[in-house]
Amino acid sequence: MPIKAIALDLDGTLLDTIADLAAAANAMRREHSLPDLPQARLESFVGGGMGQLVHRALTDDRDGQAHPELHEAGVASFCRHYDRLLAVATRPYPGVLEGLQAMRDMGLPLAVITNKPIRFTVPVLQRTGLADYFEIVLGGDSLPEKKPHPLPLLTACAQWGIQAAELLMIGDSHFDRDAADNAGSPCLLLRYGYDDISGLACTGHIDNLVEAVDFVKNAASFPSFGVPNPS
Ligand SMILES: O=C(O)COP(=O)(O)O
Ligand SMILES: [Mg+2]
Repeated sequence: MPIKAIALDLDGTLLDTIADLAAAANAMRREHSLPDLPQARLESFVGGGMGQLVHRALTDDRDGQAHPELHEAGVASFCRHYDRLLAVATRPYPGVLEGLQAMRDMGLPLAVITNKPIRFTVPVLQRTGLADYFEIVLGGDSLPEKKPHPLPLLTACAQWGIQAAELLMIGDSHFDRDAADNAGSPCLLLRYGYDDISGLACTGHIDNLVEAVDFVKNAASFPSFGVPNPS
């Protein structure tokens, strides 16, 4: 099945956002008289959207649930800090600009499908120079459901009038793989992102976005999605 459009994840895929996310999360913790957490610890908390990040950052526990009032105050604090910090150290990963340009040169329409709230997604794309590449930008709160639910991918497919199997999802986490799986789309996972995806079956594991372009060119010869990647 040829690929007719591409959906890309944001944090850990297009942009290395962790330093600024960690700075905002630690600023929030300090307001609650909690000590800073190491960036690597906070990195393992990213992927499920801001609400989950705030729960995890406040409790220092991947499965932690902060008290609702504490969580509400934490979200307000995180937003205040991340609004001002979101483009301090955030940069596109190596290969992102080349990869996006090659995809555009192939005439493929591109979407950002992220669990990051849309209030951060649009400014961070603008301030890193990526905004103009994308026809569709869906944040974690743009629709009633976010990844791993298939709704964002299916919404992009409907807008473009294509089948889910013709949309390639590129991400860095099990949220991306599961959203693609639930939609019926192929999925490539980047090894450099924030989730440990080494054992996660997907259409293919890649080291940078330029490698994804080769996949698109050869898509017809790749095994169908759901077959564990042999590499
Ligand atoms: O905001 C998050 O937790 C993750 O965002 P992402 O979906 O772009 O990785
Ligand atoms: Mg991600």
